[in-house]
Amino acid sequence: QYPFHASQHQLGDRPVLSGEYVCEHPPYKVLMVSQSPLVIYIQNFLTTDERAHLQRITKDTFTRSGVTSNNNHNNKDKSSTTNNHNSALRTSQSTTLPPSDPIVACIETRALLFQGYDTPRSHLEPLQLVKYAPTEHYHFHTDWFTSPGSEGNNRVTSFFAYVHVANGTTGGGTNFPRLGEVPAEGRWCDEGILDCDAEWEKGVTFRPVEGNAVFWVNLLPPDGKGGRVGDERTLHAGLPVTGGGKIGLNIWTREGPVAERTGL
Ligand SMILES: O=C(O)CCC(=O)C(=O)O
Ligand SMILES: [Fe+2]
Repeated sequence: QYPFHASQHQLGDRPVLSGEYVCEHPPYKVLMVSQSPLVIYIQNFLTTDERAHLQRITKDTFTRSGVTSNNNHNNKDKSSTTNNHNSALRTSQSTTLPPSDPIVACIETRALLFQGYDTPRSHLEPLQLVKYAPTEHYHFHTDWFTSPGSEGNNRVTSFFAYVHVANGTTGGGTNFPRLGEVPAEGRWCDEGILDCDAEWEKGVTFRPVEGNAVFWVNLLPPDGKGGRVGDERTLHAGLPVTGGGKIGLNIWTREGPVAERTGL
């Protein structure tokens, strides 16, 4: 019933007084897809109430998605997430979630804990929702930058969670063309996690399933010489939605503090 128990539940005709929202993490299930690059599939990462809440607080706030200028050497950390090139590469609509919202903060905490105890909240970019109508897509890209604005400020990890998938949606999978075959792939297909239709045979395609998420590590392990470089094998795309619609959630963790959050 959480997180809306306060308003929904009545004790007799007396409203429940303790209206405080309590951040609880659902018992999600993890399945390893690939060890290298590390890719993990997470079932029930977002609860039904959380998904409804995210949609409610972002209603009418979506604007045309931006694309990071990946190869711009002057690309300051700040601009890398805030510049909004309109691009045929990414035809969706996006919006940023307020970190001050307690439910958003709870999802952030979950994403931080998933990665161990050493990732500070300041390394998270503000969470982003992305919405696709039919024909909309995000062409093949990596989430890491070829020239991050400052050393140590690349995107180490990504979560892409499915917040809403309209009934009868077709297309809209998340495709990783360079991932090898998943062991026991047939079972993943049967369980509705992977789309194994011939059309998207290349690599691995996750079907959009509400509440579930894909997590991966964007950067190669440290080489002892300082900076970490991007892993080309994490190339991926949001395939065109061909019917229905999808809303996804990006959670990006940087190597260092994020300007938008720290005001630096
Ligand atoms: O829509 C998808 O399935 C993937 C979106 C994505 O990769 C992104 O927003 O960076
Ligand atoms: Fe991406």
